[in-house]
Amino acid sequence: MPRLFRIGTRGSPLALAQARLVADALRDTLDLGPEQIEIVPITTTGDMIQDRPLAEVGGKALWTKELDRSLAEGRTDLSVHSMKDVETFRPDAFRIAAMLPRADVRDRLIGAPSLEALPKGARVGTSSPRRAAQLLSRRPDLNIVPIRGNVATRLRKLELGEADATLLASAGLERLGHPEIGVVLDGMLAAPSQGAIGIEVLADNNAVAGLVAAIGHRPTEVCVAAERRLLEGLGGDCHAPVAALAECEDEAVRLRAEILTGDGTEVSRGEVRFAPGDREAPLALARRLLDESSPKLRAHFSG
Ligand SMILES: NCc1[nH]cc(CCC(=O)O)c1CC(=O)O
Repeated sequence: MPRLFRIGTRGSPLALAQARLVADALRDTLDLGPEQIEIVPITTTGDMIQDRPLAEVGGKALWTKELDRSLAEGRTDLSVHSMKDVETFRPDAFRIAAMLPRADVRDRLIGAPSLEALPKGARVGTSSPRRAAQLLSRRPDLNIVPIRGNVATRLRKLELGEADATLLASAGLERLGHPEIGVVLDGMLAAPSQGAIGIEVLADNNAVAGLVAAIGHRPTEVCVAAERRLLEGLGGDCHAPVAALAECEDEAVRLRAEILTGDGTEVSRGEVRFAPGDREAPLALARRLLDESSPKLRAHFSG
C-alpha cells in the first residue's frame, strides 16, 4: 500500500471538486489518514486555450496529456478525469481503474424556463457541437454562439449578455454547489460519459489499480464503457455530434444513442438492450445508426 496517494487533476474548480470526491472515497473506503492523500493540480493545454473553439485546436487529449505525463513520470499515482473529456482511444500505458457512482447525466438550460420559452432567434451560448445540433434540431431559429471557459466563466458571460441562455451539465453544477441553477432538460440525451468521474492509473501498476478499484461503482463502469464502445464504433473522437446514454436495468444494459449533423437537420436514433459486458452490441448499434444515416450525416463520421 503506498504511503501516499498523489492525485493528479486539472486545476479548474470543477476538476478540484471532483478530485476531492475521489480523495474522500479513497479515505473512507481504504481507511486512510488525511496525510496519506495529496491533490496535485496540473495545468493542461486545454486550460490554457481560452480564445478558440477546442474542436479547432485538437482532440480531447488536450485535457489528458499533462496528467498522463505526470503519471508516467511518477509525479502522481492516479489521475482524476471527467470521463466525458477522456478520449475514446487511450494509450495502452494507462487504464481506467475505477469510476465513482455517476451523477445526474442530464444537461440544464440556464436563462429560460424551457426550450420552448426561448424567444425566436435567441442566442444560446455553447461550444459543444452536440448541444448545438440538438438545440437546432428542436429550434432551428436559435442562434448558437460560441462560449468557452469554466462553468463560472460561462455563467458570468451569460450575465454580461454574451448570450441569452446556455446549457451546462447538471453534474458539474451540482458538484460546484449550484443545484438550483437552471432547469433540467429531460427529453435530450446528453454526451456519452457525462456525469461520470474516472480514476486512471498506470496500466502496469496493479498495486494502485487494485486499491483504487475498491471505490469503483460497477453499474457506472459498465454503462460508461458501453457508451465509449459506441463511440469506438462511430470512429472514435470525431467532433461530430453524438449523444448516448446507457442505463442498467435488471439483467440488461439499455443503450440509447443519436448522431446528428452539425446543423441539427438530420438525426439518426436507435437503442439496443444487451447483457452487461457484451462488447459487440454497442458496436452493432453504431453500425446501425451509420447505416440508417443519409450520406451527409454519415460523412460526419468518416474520419
Ligand atoms: N467539457 C467540460 C465538462 N466536462 C465535464 C463537465 C461536467 C461534469 C460531467 O459531465 O461529469 C463539463 C462541463 C459541462 O459540460 O457543463
